Order: sequence, then C-alpha cells, then structure tokens
Amino acid sequence: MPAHHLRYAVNCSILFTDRPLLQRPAAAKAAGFDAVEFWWPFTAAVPPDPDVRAFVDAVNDADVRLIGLNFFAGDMPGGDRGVLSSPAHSAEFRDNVELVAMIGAATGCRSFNALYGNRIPFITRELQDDTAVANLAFAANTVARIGGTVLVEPVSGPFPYLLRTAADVVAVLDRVRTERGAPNLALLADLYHLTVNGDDLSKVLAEHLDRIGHVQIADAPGRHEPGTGDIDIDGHLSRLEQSGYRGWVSLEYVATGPCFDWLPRERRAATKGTSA
Ligand SMILES: O=C(O)C(=O)CO
Repeated sequence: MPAHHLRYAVNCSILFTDRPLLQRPAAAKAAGFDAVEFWWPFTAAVPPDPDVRAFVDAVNDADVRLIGLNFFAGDMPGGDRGVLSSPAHSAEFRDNVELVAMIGAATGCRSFNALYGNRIPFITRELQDDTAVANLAFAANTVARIGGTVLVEPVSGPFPYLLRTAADVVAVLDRVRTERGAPNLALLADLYHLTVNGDDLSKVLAEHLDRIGHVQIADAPGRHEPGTGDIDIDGHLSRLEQSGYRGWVSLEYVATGPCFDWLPRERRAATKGTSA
C-alpha cells in the first residue's frame, strides 16, 4: 500500500491500449479509478465535431473525471514531441488550443500539457524558443478563460526534444511570465523522464515544488509500473505530499503484466469533486 495519500489518475493513451480509445475511460472506471488523462486523442489538431463529441461523451458517460489532456503534439508515432516551438505549426497549434479549451469546458478538465517539440533543422534555436514563448502565452491566456493551467514537461527519448530537465522547463515558464505576464503555467514533473534525463529527483522536487502542477510516474529503466525499476517512487511521492503537494499523480507507464496489481483497489479511486 502506498505510504502517501495523493490521488491517482490513469493515462489512457499508454494504458488500456488493447482497447479502442473511446472504451478506455470506462475500462479505467471498471479497474477502480475515477480520474483519467489523455495525450491528444486524435490525429488531426482539429478533428471533425462528431469525433470530439464522441470523446467527450466517452469520458462523461464513464463517470470519470478528465484531469489532464495534452495539446496536439504533431505526429507522435512518427517521432514528433510537440509543435509548440515550430513556427510552421503555430496557426494549427492555436486552433487546437481553442478546441482544447472547449473540451475543458465540456469535461471539467483544467490541466493541459504542451509538448515543446524537437530541434528543427535549418532554423535557429532562438526562433524556436521565441515561437514557443508566444504560443505558450496564447495557450495560457486561452485556458485562463476556464480557470485552466498549461503544463510543460521535460521528456526523454531518442529524439532531439528541446527541454530535458526541470530547470529547462522552469526557465521557459519564467520567460513566459516575465515577458508575457502569463502566470497560469506549471511544471509537469514526470519522475520517469526526469530520471532518464539525469535530473536528481530529490533536488528537483524540493527546489521546484512551488512550480509543480502535475506529477506522472513510471519506473526506470523501462518505463514500466512502480517496482519494476530503481526509482523510489513511493518515497518521492511521500516527500512531495509532506511538502504540501496536493495535485494528481498519473500512471503513465507501459504495463509488463496485469496493469495495476501493485496498487490495492481501495487506493485507486479519487474523491470526485476535489480539484488540483
Ligand atoms: O511522449 C511522452 O513520452 C509523453 O510523456 C507525452 O506526454
């Protein structure tokens, strides 16, 4: 049994992948959870209305709460990890932001993850960073209308993703706040990505506690369920709770077997109506 009382949610883009996407919120409910999150669930940045309605209905009909949603992030299976810093994608991203805010209004979701993007050949890093800052400010101002927060995440992996550490992300958040006056942005602390990228988890969680808006977990190496690797996940979550973190902890791992055997059923449900 986990030693902390933080609330869990299931990432339905990486778990329950043996089922069609629209069945996953109900599968999460049947497994005992009542909070879910998704990466952008469509191929297009702005899919047809009936597809969006079907997604919203799948969440609401399953009686689960959508607590996190990624903005459109490009061709993820093809290696893209976000379009925030891509000048060629800015218009598409901003159209997506408007739609995400509508989905937030329809579901109650208030946390939205913006992947920064990979290094793009033949344009300067400065142009990518300036583009990302402008797009983040746009996203933050748009979701502010529904009381939303934009999350930014360090990501690991073989692609040239531009933000690898918590300090990289915090520097961007500071820039958006200072230059654009947008306060509703936060660090998404994914314990797996941070570890793989060489960040010192204890230091990051202590130093940036006040900037953390969301936490995701998977063990490392492997990105599998807690207990399959070397991260002291329970210890870090307990210290986070003791330090005052009250947000969600999302399960974002590739399951090696029965997905949730490590987590007693009575610890899966979160009290609906509480917010983070
Ligand atoms: O692409 C990933 O690994 C992510 O965590 C996206 O949110």
